Amino acid sequence: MTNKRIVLSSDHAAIDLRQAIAAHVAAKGWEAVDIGPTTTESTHYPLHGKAAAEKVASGECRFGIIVCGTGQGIMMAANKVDGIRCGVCSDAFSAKMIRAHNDANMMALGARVLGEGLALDLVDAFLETEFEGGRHATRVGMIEG
Ligand SMILES: O=C(CO)[C@H](O)[C@H](O)COP(=O)(O)O
Repeated sequence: MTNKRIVLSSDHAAIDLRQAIAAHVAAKGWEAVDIGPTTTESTHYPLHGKAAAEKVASGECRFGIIVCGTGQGIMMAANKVDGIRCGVCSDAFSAKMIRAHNDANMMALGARVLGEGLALDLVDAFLETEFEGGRHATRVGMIEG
């Protein structure tokens, strides 16, 4: 894979977890493109989900990992950007399957839901799983319309 950039963003609820994920993926050989924010001042997750999604949709980054309190709101914002397939994960099976069957290019996590250890395991499951193609490619194409 030539593009080894992963964009990371979050809202104020997930600064520490996002920074831990950035360090984790960098240690695994990815280039972490951490677009913040850097303070815990209250902010608006749609802004950060959209900003990360645009970097994936443009091809600047191969994957995006986005974090808010639950992962849900920032996932909804990311999925509004054309070409983005983002799922919220709280278990390793789902983190693998959104890659294997859904060719997800972004994953959302909830910093108020997950401990750091589990979150990093989910990141690994997501990044280490390849899309299976075949019948799943047909279905992913149907999502894109
Ligand atoms: O999880 C989230 C969105 O899905 C947000 O992180 C959460 O709504 C922020 O809440 P607050 O402003 O009370 O910190």
